[in-house]
Amino acid sequence: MVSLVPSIRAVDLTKRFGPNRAIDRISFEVGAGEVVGFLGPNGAGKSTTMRILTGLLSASSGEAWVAGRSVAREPAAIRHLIGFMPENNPLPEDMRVTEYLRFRSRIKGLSRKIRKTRIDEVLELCDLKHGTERKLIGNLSKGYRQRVGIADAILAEPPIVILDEPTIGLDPHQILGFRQMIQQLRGRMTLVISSHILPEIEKVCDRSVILNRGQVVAAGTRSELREVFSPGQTYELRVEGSLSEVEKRIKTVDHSLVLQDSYREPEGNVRRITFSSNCNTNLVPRIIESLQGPDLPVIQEIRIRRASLEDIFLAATKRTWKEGGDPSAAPRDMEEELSE
Ligand SMILES: Nc1ncnc2c1ncn2[C@@H]1O[C@H](COP(=O)(O)OP(=O)(O)OP(=O)(O)O)[C@@H](O)[C@H]1O
Repeated sequence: MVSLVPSIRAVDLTKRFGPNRAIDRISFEVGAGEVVGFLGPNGAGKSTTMRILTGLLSASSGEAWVAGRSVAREPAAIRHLIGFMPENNPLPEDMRVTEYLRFRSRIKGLSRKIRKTRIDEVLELCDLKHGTERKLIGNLSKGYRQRVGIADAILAEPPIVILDEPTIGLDPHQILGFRQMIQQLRGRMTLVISSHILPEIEKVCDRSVILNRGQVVAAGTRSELREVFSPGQTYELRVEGSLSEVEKRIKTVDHSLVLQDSYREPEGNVRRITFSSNCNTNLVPRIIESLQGPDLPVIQEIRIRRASLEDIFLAATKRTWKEGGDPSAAPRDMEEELSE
């Protein structure tokens, strides 16, 4: 049965470090069983929020509840409800994988009776069997170390698991493995995952919460976020012929169609052209019709491109910097990206 109590509820959480606010009155909820992406540029406040939720850091004001229990008032209960993998999770290099998990299971208070079964289960789930379980952690690749960190986080079968940057430094094969592992965990627990690798979050998460400069700037499913941050449609065409002619004909379809991008493919005489429109109607048939006739550019391909989580992320974070009116506070790398 799905619990009606949210797994996580944060209301007006604020954390001050001296005069600076790492997070400023942030509020959000994560429903039971959801897989939620926690996103934001560097310094947005993701780790600070995660550390408050897990009881490692106290909030300056505001309150958080985990499965209905107050994080500030019931810290002991929270420890049993949440499994946490921090960013740059430090692991003992000189311990073997199983040895480490045995040690962690004792600290987490798992009874002697279930320890072995549970360790076997997490080794299986995190693909740490077939010899890896006997290796020294110091000899494991980054991807396998991340798996050990996740195995530790889920070891005591907590109903909620928070993973801070679990895909950082992983190669594409390891990222694929991570995605498969999350699919295995789906349905067994609530998962909150922070990451900079937005296509990954897009593939594994039901919803996203986007933070920027310590505030929640967006929260919802991809289609909900798309409605707010990327309304209308984007059309991608592959066309043989003159760009100005394509633009001229397309303008007759709908005045809101605006040229976004155009480049010639390296081989052949085909140009890729992107138009956006704030009109929600599907204009594909009319665009095709407008380019029918002798001596007109020939459409090789046309498709509607849905805004990706990355498009939404950029729109959501860019918007707040504009509204905030203090671009100097934006992290340098994002500032450069956005000024392009
Ligand atoms: N212990 C601390 N003392 C002082 N300032 C801190 C401390 N921890 C975090 N901050 C500041 O709070 C802000 C938010 O940091 P936080 O690590 O939560 O962001 P983040 O979104 O997790 O960033 P990243 O993606 O780079 O890990 C930053 O400006 C950071 O410098």
